[in-house]
Amino acid sequence: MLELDGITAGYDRRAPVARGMSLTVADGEAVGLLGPSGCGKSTLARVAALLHRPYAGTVRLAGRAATGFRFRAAREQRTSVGMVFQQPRLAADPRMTLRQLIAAPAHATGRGEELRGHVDELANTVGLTPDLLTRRPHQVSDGQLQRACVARALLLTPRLLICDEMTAMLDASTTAALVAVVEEYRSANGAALLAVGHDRVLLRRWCDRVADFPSSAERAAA
Ligand SMILES: Nc1ncnc2c1ncn2[C@@H]1O[C@H](COP(=O)(O)OP(=O)(O)OP(=O)(O)O)[C@@H](O)[C@H]1O
Repeated sequence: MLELDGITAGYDRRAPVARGMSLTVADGEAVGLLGPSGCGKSTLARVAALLHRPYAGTVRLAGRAATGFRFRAAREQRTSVGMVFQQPRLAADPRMTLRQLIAAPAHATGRGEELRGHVDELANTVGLTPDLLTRRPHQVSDGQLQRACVARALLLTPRLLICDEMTAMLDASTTAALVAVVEEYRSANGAALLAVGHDRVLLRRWCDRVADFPSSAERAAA
C-alpha cells in the first residue's frame, strides 16, 4: 500500500532530517514508526501523505509512484490516504464548526451532498454528540477536537491511515476510544495503518510490527 524508497526530506537541503529512509506498509498491515522527539517522524509521515515534497526518493501508493506533492498531488492518490495529526488545534480551521471540519474533505472533492449522512455516522462512531458538532474548535476539548479530526480522516474511506502521535495529547480513555475507532475501521475496510509515535508499548500493542526511526547519532555514523 505504501512504499517509501530512499526518502531524504527536511527543511534545509544541506541538513535534511530524514536521509535515505525506506519503509513499506503492506495492504491491510499496521506498522508503527517509533523514534525520539525531533528525529523526523512527522516529516516522514507528511511525505508519505504527500503533504511534504522530499528532496530525493520515491513514494509509491498502491504501487504507483507519486508524481506530485501538496496541491500538485494527484487527487486519487491524495484521497487514498487519511491523516490524523499530533496537534488537533493546528490541524483545524478555527472558523469551522466540527461538522464542517469533518465534512471538509467531501466538499473539497465535490461530494458534500453524497457524504452528508456519512458525516453524521462517523461523528457518532467517534463519540461526538450532535450538540458538539455545532461548536467551533475553541469551544471543545482537545480530545473532542481530535475525535473530529479522526472522523475527517476516515470520511473518504482511505486505504491507508497515517496517525502521527494521534493520542499524544489525550487521556487514557480517549486514547483507547480512538484506537478502537481506527481498529474497527481497519477491520471493516481492510485499510493499512502507519502509526507514528514514541510510545513503544502502545505501538507494539496496536501494530503488526514496529520500525525504529534511526537516531541522529546513528544517521551520522552511517
Ligand atoms: N517547518 C519546519 N521548518 C524547519 N524545521 C522544522 C520544521 N518542522 C520540523 N522541523 C525540524 O525538523 C526536525 C524533525 O521534526 P519532526 O516534527 O519531523 O520530528 P518528530 O520526530 O515528529 O518529533 P516529535 O516526536 O517531537 O513530534 C526537528 O529538528 C524540527 O525542529
